[in-house]
Amino acid sequence: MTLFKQATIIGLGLIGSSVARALRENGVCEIIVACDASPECLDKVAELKLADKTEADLQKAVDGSDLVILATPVGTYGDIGQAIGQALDFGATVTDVGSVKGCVLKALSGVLPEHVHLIPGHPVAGTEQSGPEAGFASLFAGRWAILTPPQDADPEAVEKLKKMWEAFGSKVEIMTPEHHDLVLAITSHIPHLIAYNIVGTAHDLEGVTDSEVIKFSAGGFRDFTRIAASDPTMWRDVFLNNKEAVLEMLGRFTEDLTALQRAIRWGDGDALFNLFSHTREVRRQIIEAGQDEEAPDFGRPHEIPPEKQAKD
Ligand SMILES: NC(=O)C1=CN([C@@H]2O[C@H](COP(=O)(O)OP(=O)(O)OC[C@H]3O[C@@H](n4cnc5c(N)ncnc54)[C@H](O)[C@@H]3O)[C@@H](O)[C@H]2O)C=CC1
Ligand SMILES: O=C(O)C(=O)Cc1ccc(O)cc1
Repeated sequence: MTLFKQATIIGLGLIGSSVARALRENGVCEIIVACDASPECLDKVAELKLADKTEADLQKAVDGSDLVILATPVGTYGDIGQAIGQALDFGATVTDVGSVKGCVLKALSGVLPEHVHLIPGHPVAGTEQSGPEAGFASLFAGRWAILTPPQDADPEAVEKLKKMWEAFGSKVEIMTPEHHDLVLAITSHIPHLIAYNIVGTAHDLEGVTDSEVIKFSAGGFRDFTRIAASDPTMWRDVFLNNKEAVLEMLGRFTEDLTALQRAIRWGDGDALFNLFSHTREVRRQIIEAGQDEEAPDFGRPHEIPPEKQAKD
């Protein structure tokens, strides 16, 4: 289904390269232009034939495109917006895939011309890997893509973008950026923070060596190490740009952790048992909804190709 004539992707890492593959596999646009700050990345994109054209210059890259997709860490948006603003085609749609949404309008609405349609987006799908070789076309299949259009957004432009994500196999939900950032703070950002923290704590322990941590890693810690291997630049930008929601949720989390600490100290087995029973039920509901990648009985929303899976 051809929805766009020419799509420019800025940032051809895990997500940008997956978008390039999905655009081509689903015939969503006629021409794909790839732009990245890293020459090595653009060489790899050319070698893998992920785009029809690679272009290092941001202004040249967006020239003639009716769709521009930012797939770089969210902290780069202001500079990229400044650079491309005057070069954008009349009526082009500018979107992104960033994990935070409130910051997008703040960074871009002042620097993009009035005539473009700015419709932020976020595919809630990914892995801990980075770079153009890590991407795959089916990454978004069966996953949610969230759009956070401004109130005065052109409904036709929103609909076209929705159709693009649906062509990739995603389910689309529309919400405000504020709501997105609150929900994603607890479901994605804080889990990553906890993973970074626990792996960091284990590394810093006195009297327990790194090799013992590696040797005796049981399932739980091992899972945390996968998440804590996620891209440092991307996640630094997530926390710097979703500060309020993350701090708000972290406050709640800390209170609940203190309650657990108290239950352990005072031997309150009922409190522990009740919480653990409730959380087991949450897990059951996630599996029942077909949202779990590791639940073969319930079918996986998307298959991560074996060569793209974490090696452990
Ligand atoms: N990794 C994940 O699982 C997910 C990431 N996201 C979002 O997608 C975006 C990209 O993340 P990944 O693909 O994982 O990162 P990545 O690290 O794999 O790729 C980012 C690419 O952007 C390029 N880049 C960085 N600064 C640039 C600039 N100023 N101009 C041009 N290119 C630049 C880098 O050279 C790199 O090729 C981030 O905003 C992230 O929040 C969204 C969903 C999932
Ligand atoms: O690898 C994982 O477990 C992830 O959670 C991937 C991910 C990272 C960031 C997002 O905004 C969405 C998905």
